[in-house]
Amino acid sequence: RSFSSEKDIHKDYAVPNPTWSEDLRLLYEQFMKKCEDGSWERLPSYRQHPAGGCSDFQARHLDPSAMKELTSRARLFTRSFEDGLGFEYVMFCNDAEKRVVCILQGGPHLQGMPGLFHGGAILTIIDATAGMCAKRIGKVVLTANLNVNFKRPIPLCSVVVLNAQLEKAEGRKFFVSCTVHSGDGRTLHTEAT
Ligand SMILES: CCCCCCCC/C=C\CCCCCCCC(=O)SCCNC(=O)CCNC(=O)[C@H](O)C(C)(C)COP(=O)(O)OP(=O)(O)OC[C@H]1O[C@@H](n2cnc3c(N)ncnc32)[C@H](O)[C@@H]1OP(=O)(O)O
Repeated sequence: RSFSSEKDIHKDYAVPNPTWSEDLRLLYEQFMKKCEDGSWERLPSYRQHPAGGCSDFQARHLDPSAMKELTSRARLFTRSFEDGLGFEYVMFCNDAEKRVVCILQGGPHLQGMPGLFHGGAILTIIDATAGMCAKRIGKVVLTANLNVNFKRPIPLCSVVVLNAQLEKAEGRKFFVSCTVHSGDGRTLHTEAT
């Protein structure tokens, strides 16, 4: 099966699939409930950026001849795994509170130390969540600086909740904090700015 078929390009991956654990499903349902009054919104997620989404940006940073070939093969890092093996996640935003929440189940191909989530994979999803929080306000955003404290290891295949919060905006700079808690909220695994 061709991976980049039309169907895959338009598919929204931020919905339950059979690889989801009961814990992830329950969290998803909780947040979908919060979406009912319009205060929260589920953010759809695709493997490729919609065409033209950041064409100005690409034009500035990519060689035009390489661009077409590159962008047709390009895939969002966090959506480049088979179902259940990598990042299974959904983001929700609350624009009034300038917050983005990400519910995540980290699959077996994200292993670092045996049985644990890879630190770089944790950073990746923190970057994506905090980046999305900034992007709700800015248009095109890039990460200039990312600080992280790894407080407690994250067991592989467990479910965690990321909370990104815009702390302040200074001209074109956005300062975002982000925490990673266990699904039950009892353990603070990681905190970042
Ligand atoms: C990973 C998964 C992604 C999932 C995505 C989901 C898709 C959904 C779609 C969309 C969601 C968006 C989610 C995006 C999340 C991912 C973002 C990334 O990972 S981006 C890749 C890594 N980052 C770079 O490659 C930037 C490389 N750096 C640069 O390009 C430049 O340094 C840049 C643009 C950041 C700034 O450069 P200048 O030339 O525009 O401006 P100057 O004057 O240097 O800085 C402006 C201000 O910022 C401060 N600044 C610059 N660097 C700083 C730093 N390291 N720390 C603190 N402040 C810094 C400076 O002091 C200055 O402040 P003063 O205006 O004077 O107050």
